[in-house]
Amino acid sequence: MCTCNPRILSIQSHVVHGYVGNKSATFPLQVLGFEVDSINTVQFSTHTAYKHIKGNVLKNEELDELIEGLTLNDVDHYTHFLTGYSRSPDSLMKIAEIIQKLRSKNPNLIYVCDPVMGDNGKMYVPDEIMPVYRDQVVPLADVLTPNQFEAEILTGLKMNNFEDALKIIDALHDKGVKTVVISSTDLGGDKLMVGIASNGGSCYKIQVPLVDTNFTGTGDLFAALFLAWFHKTGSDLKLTMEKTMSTLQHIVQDTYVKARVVQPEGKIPPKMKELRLIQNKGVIEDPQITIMAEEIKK
Ligand SMILES: Nc1ncnc2c1ncn2[C@@H]1O[C@H](COP(=O)(O)OP(=O)(O)O)[C@@H](O)[C@H]1O
Ligand SMILES: Cc1ncc(COP(=O)(O)O)c(CN)c1O
Repeated sequence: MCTCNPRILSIQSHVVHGYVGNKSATFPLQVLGFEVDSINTVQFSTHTAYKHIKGNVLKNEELDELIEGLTLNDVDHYTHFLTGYSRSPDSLMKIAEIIQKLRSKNPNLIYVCDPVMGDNGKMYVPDEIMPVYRDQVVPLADVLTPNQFEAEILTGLKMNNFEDALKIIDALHDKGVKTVVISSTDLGGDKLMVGIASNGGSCYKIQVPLVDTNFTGTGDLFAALFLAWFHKTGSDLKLTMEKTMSTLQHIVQDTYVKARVVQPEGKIPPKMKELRLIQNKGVIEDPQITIMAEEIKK
């Protein structure tokens, strides 16, 4: 039996200070009306762009134990499963097992996989993670939200233009993914960030002005918002991209402007650009669409 209200199991990182992983996803999902059960793959003091990273990684036996507790109490009925930052191939294989288990309880479970591995040509998890995503986890995903770098390494293809992007998207559909969403690409040059989403039938691109700094936690926020709006709009891909991107733009711009008040010039340190989620609760709840998605004709 499946619960009627949306209920998510989210397996991602936890940071004591700041907003990545579950810290970036849970609050927006709750604000949008979702019950969120969260398992933390790591507990770090901060995300990994800070100078000092302290904390620990959840062991496989501990993950098993938590899932066992949910099963024994018969509270492992979910409408959605969301995964992000995982550090070890073993834990990722466990995630593949968990999906099958959850699907045996709810065959209609929607699995949203953010294959967090790296960005801008650099891995920030061990290299051995990639083949496990490619061969075992991605084929189980209903929705996949890689960035450009992650989409490239999962398919072994390079994205130099929109034609390449469509080939990469098709290669990911061929692995069994119903909805492929590339959260960010550099196809818009140095002024625009471009997101692309495809459900196999229609494909949309959405372009947003590039804010002149790197944010962390935005990919996790993107996956959570996409999940929420895809559910709320009855899988309307265009509207989901517009709601997701409009929310993100508001939050990154507000975060940037506030950081620049404190530091008008030069590189902004990580602690000054933690995403301003709580301050933008109203925007998360009811985002005004400021950016439109355009259909890409194949
Ligand atoms: N520098 C930026 N300027 C404008 N938007 C950004 C910027 N960084 C992130 N975003 C927003 O966050 C979303 C997720 O992008 P990104 O953080 O690059 O994903 P990932 O973490 O998966 O690499 C983008 O679609 C965009 O809306
Ligand atoms: C602990 C942790 N969790 C998650 C992420 C992913 O962040 P993003 O949403 O920017 O991809 C990072 C980024 N390095 C991280 O350090």
